[in-house]
Amino acid sequence: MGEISVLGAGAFGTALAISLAATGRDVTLWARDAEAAQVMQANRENARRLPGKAFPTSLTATSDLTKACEGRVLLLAVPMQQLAGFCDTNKRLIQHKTLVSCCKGVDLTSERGPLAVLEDTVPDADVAILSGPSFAVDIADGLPTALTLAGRDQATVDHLQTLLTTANIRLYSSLDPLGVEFGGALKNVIAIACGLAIGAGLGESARAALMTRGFAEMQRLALRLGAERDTLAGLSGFGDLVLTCTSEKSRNFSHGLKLGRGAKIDPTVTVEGVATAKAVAHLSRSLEIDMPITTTVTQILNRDISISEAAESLLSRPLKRE
Ligand SMILES: NC(=O)C1=CN([C@@H]2O[C@H](COP(=O)(O)OP(=O)(O)OC[C@H]3O[C@@H](n4cnc5c(N)ncnc54)[C@H](O)[C@@H]3O)[C@@H](O)[C@H]2O)C=CC1
Ligand SMILES: O=C(CO)COP(=O)(O)O
Repeated sequence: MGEISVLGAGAFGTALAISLAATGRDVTLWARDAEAAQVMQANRENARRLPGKAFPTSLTATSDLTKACEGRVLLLAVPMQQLAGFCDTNKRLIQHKTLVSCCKGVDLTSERGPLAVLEDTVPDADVAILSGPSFAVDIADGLPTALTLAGRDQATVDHLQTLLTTANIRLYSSLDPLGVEFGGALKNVIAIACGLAIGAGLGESARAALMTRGFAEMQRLALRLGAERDTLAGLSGFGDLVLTCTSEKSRNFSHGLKLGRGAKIDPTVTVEGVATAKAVAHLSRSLEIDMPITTTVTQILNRDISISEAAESLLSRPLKRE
């Protein structure tokens, strides 16, 4: 087993493992399902989540978590709402390791981001977060991407920045993990809002307004929680907001788009913004922070209001300075 393992063989975990292994290093990709791991290892492909993207020879897929956790650096690529439970269940195996969260979301139970969840559940680990604009399929195709690697400890961040940079993933470092985790989480909710607007035929001008005013409310919450303004303006905030709100490759944007068009939703698709909207709407209420777009998305997802009622309500808010 090599130094790096990716835990969670979904689209993103698989793409990261492919890019890292393409550098020639041994990389382990752990899937919880034994049969899925065997088939991936034999066919050299994750046909379910990332079809047609061949595994480099130095990538090993396994369902043996003990073996996968022999690596010193573990990238956690499970859905956000599974992260706390996964870490808690497997604490013994992952403690004292360097854990890098690859999740984008806010935990519904604790209303905390992925780095805080790791710190709470595995206090003996070194922790960091990887976030920024990148579709799994782009990474797996070897297309250029730039992401942010953030942590609290300079030495850990420096080490991971070098270790996890690949031929097509350029990493910038940050010592503001809170800004990075909240940028990555909050943009998903705004992407749902943009999908809803486009799907319901409200137009591209409405999308630009939602992105800009959405960015304002992302900053309002993140800065109040202690994030730095520059981080929100960086890859993991503004950068990912732009990508996710403008591409049908985004599951969050597409989720909104489908709802806006009245189309059928596939419940098996990971759409992080749904639970995050709920968590953030609650958090913003308790902190008395005005987040009208996030709150409206939650109301639409709960079917409390229609999209036209939502548009009407956002447009008729009291006029204010930008
Ligand atoms: N797909 C993408 O382009 C990107 C995804 N991300 C983030 O990566 C995280 C994971 O997303 P994807 O890989 O895209 O999702 P996915 O839906 O493709 O895969 C999730 C994987 O996690 C596994 N899983 C679920 N619960 C688990 C548990 N309790 N224990 C172990 N494995 C479990 C599933 O079996 C599945 O293989 C999300 O937070 C997402 O926001 C970040 C950047 C890009
Ligand atoms: O985070 C992403 C791109 O940076 C992926 O977005 P989705 O989860 O909406 O597909």
